[in-house]
Amino acid sequence: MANSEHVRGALIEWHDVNFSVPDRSTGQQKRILTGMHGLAQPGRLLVIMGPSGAGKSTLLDVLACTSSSRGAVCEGRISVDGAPRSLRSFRAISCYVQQRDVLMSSATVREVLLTSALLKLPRSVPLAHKRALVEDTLRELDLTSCADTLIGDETIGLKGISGGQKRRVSVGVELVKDPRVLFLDEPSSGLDSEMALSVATSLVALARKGRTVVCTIHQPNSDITECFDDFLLLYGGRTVYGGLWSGAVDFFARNGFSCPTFKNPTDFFMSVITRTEGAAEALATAYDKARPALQDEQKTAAAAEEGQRKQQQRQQQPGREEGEGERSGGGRDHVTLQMAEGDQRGSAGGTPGGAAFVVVGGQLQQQQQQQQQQQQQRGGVEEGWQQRQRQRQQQQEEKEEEQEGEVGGGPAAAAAGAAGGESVPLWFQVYVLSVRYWRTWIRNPVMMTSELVQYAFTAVFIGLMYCRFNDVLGKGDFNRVSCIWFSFAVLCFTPSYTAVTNWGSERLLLKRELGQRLYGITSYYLARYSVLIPFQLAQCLLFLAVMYFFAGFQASAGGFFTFFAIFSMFQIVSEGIGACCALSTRTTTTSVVLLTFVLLVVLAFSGFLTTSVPVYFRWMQKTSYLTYAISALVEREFSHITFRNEATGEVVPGMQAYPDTLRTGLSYSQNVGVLAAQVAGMEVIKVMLFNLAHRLNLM
Ligand SMILES: Nc1ncnc2c1ncn2[C@@H]1O[C@H](COP(=O)(O)OP(=O)(O)OP(=O)(O)O)[C@@H](O)[C@H]1O
Repeated sequence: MANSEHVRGALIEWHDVNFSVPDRSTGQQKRILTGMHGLAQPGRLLVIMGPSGAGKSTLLDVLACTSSSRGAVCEGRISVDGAPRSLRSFRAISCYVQQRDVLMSSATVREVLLTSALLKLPRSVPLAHKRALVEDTLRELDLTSCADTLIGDETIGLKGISGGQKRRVSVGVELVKDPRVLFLDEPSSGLDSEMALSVATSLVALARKGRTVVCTIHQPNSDITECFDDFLLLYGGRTVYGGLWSGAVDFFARNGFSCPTFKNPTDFFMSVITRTEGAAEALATAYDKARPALQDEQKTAAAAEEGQRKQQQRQQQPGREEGEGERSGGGRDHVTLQMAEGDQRGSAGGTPGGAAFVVVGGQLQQQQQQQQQQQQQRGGVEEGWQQRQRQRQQQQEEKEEEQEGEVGGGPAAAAAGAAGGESVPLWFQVYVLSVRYWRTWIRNPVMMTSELVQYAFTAVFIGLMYCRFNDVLGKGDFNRVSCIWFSFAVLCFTPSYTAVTNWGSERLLLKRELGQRLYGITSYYLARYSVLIPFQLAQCLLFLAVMYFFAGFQASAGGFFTFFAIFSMFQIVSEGIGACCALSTRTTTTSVVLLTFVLLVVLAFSGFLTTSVPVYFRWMQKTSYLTYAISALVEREFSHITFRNEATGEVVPGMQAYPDTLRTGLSYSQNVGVLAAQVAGMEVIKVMLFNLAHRLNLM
């Protein structure tokens, strides 16, 4: 990347914005933001501050279009580059960095950024350019030194990068899309002062490239405040001050609150508005009056900086035309990734239009400039027409937006969202996500090692416990049935609890990525299970290879592979039960409680713990997958062996010892058929629950 290249940020202005949510206790709307005005400018860092509950995150969500509160009502006007904000277009040029770092802990920094680039940028951008983008982002955020270090997670024993680096990686994940606008919620929270300063410095650097950067901050130290350009102070959902950071102390002084020398102004502002009675209201009223002048100052400062930048650019590259080095949406090397105007006519004059990234060379850029000049010459009549077109386009996009919300992150929505218009094909999403899963499974010691060890140990334990069955009637048959039941219990608990645990660590990442429409549920499902199922089969094979021969089941390939097929199907359903419990609850603790109950019910109706099932529980027995699995396996084993009556010496066919309590009333192949149908049914239920959990915000 040519580091001198400038990104065209966006001027965001909001006027008289009110935001309210339904209040559960009263049933009325509860006002959270009242009469908000403000602006965020290209090339500048706007910091939103205020005490807890002031409405900082809510305002950020409203500006970034990320608010997901049900029944929320937002009023007022928000414009981008002078035109009403269109949700879809705006999302395509902006990004939102959450307060919490939600990253794949088993990937390296470079891998995380590359995965993000692969999912966010269209397929038409060559891989080499995506890699170049990643390298540029690493440099831009000063992450080159830790590029090949794992993100890490202490809770699972994976050592990784520092908290400040993690925060910058979270920014980098969004930056690979080269957004014009960046929103960050509390980027310095939880970091020590040095790390917080490193993050703030990175944000200023990103803003100086031309981007519009808006972030909330709780209570910064004085080093960090030196990074502020513009400043918005909130209290109780109202603006107490909005303007240049450098003008804030003066504003407070003019209104009777002089900041003592050597005091951190942010500490002073916070103490005034929270501790001095009536101060916040008085300042908010004073701000309302002074607002036009304060905003003019902001605009003048931004224009002066922009002028300086252009002059510097001219001095550095005298032969270069003004604006030639600019990127609207960013670019790297000789490629310019530019936000394609959804409707060129409708979005002329600097308006951010439609939502697709396209690769354009200098020639196309020139053509676009010429087109814009011609359009400007056409004058006022067309301007009115353009306004109407823009409105129509916006309405259309909002309608599509609503529809997308309804289908809830399906592949179509994901494809449209990825890169803001040009689709990343489903197969490619599945491929990228599968690679990520493989890495996760291979590198994650909890997932990989602990499960394998658990399967190996339990197999040895069961094998030793039933070591070499005998053929004595009443003993050999009982031990065989017990051993099969015990093995099913292992294959019942292990995959289901692992599913719950894994879901706990995945849910936030999935929520973030589905929310950003990087991919849809279908891609996630296909990728997850294309990796998980081979792992499950391998685990099952390991378990069976030890247990089957150790215990002494019928020594034949047919017997072994029948056991393998039935155990595998059983294990897949068990994993599905775990996933369903996780998907139907909000926390891992609740999932574990629910899962334990479900599994106990399954075990209770296995035909092994009771001789007669009460009529009101029969339906549970009929739907329990263990019932069919155990019946099928016991039948497979007993139909191929004989037992010896110790008292009489008589040899009896194995099926004579088949316990009545295991009979389902179905033949062997019917039992296997029902189990196979349950595997298929479970997959359908899982996909439905994934969709439902996403729609109901249960993730
Ligand atoms: N969906 C919602 N339903 C009910 N109340 C809400 C909702 N969202 C926000 N609020 C309330 O609005 C107020 C502002 O919340 P917000 O999270 O924006 O504050 P904040 O300034 O970011 O606080 P903090 O610094 O503690 O994160 C709080 O009192 C909060 O409880």
